[in-house]
Amino acid sequence: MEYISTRGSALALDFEGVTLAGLASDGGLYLPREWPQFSEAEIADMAGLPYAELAARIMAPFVGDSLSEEELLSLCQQAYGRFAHDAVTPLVQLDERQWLLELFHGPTLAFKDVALQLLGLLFETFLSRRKSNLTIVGATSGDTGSAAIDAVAGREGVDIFMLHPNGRVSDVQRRQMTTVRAPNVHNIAIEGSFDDAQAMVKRMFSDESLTSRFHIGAVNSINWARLMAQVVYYFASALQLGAPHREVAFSVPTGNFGDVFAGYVAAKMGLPISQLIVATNVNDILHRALTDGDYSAGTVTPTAAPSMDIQVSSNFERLLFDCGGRDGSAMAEQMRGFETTKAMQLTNSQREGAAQLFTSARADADDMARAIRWAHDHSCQVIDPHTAIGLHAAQQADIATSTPIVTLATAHPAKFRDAVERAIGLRPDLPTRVGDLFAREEAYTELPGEYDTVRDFIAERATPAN
Ligand SMILES: Cc1ncc(COP(=O)(O)O)c(C=O)c1O
Ligand SMILES: N[C@@H](CCOP(=O)(O)O)C(=O)O
Repeated sequence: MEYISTRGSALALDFEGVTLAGLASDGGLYLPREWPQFSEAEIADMAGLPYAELAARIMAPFVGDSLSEEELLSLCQQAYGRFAHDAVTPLVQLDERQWLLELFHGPTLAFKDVALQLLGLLFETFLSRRKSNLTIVGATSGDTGSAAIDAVAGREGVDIFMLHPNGRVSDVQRRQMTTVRAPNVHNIAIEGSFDDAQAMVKRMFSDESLTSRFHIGAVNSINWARLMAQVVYYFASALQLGAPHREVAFSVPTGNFGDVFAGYVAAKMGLPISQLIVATNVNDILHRALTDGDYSAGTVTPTAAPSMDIQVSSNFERLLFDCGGRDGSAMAEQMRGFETTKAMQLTNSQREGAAQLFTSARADADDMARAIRWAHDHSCQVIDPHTAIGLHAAQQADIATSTPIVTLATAHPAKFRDAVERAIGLRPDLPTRVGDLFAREEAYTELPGEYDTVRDFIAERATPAN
């Protein structure tokens, strides 16, 4: 399998290459040159497989020759062996047609664990082959940070520098990052928003003062391997609901457009998905883009669903590239314009292509609280604010009544205890697997939102490539 950049001028790479590269050298994002496809019979044959086996089967075409079948299966078994539920991503029924796909049974209680537990192992495997060190730079609005840190803390050959927006993540989220004491883990709280942190991280991939000394790597969903692993739970849940013989719709709480893009990939591979509902909070750039083609980033408004407080959604570029005819130079020009003005208009082919599968909805604070209450009162489920935004969108959707709608439950409610308590008067307990989170000492460095300061901080502490 060969991977190409959305901006057309970076070298094509194999799976090992894209996993270690993160972002393409031309600033674009890597995608498979073509989508692997499963026939209806092949999909039917996957029903009932244990999660790790299903994962290995779905990911094999993307991995190509970079790992043997046995190596891939063994990594999947190790990664998913750490989940607290045998099904890894269990489905829960809410009513006749609404379902929740619980993605928070990993070590750090959010969907990020599903991909990052595997990515940590992939890094270890590929780096030991190359005898090289990797300097991971990441940006988090709360969940990627802890999942990535858990996946690489203490691992040989990897340093991780994780930027979070100071004061804009929940206490549980911050502590899950800052109480991990390992010499290769560096937490940085920057002044500004997640978007500011993400822009700095992307800039580091083309900063020669860093790239000439360090091998810079990514754990955000700009890294293709993240999305690949997220494709699997779309298959796992749809198979349980009757796929490939029945269509399924998904409602996805969305920020960086990674999780919902993984659904798009599943559809491209042959999974019968009738609709992907992009659910946003009031930071609604994606809802506006999908509704009237206006992709313009305003300032970020802090909300009770902080992980979705994002106005520049990296993976949207992957969709626009794929729907717009895969023209790398046109994409590069469109993105250059957006990077300068923070606004762009989708082309007709991008709009029409996206409209074939995507719809969208926006939830404000009242909508979110109402959905938390509905799930609790109607189905005895305690859901987190991000999941609630997805559920609100699912309840608004215009979809045939015979089609089940699966809302991705992206985080454990205990990560956002204050918001849940405000909605239903009940404070969810942290599961025992996160241990004595509030008794542990925190360590992090506060830095201004200035690129040079953050870059120099990293350069002084990172380990050179070899
Ligand atoms: C709990 C939660 N829900 C939803 C999202 C949005 O997912 P994505 O950025 O892949 O669109 C995030 C952040 O990524 C998250 O942490
Ligand atoms: N919501 C994320 C933001 C980063 O998204 P990613 O999926 O690109 O890593 C977070 O919680 O950190």
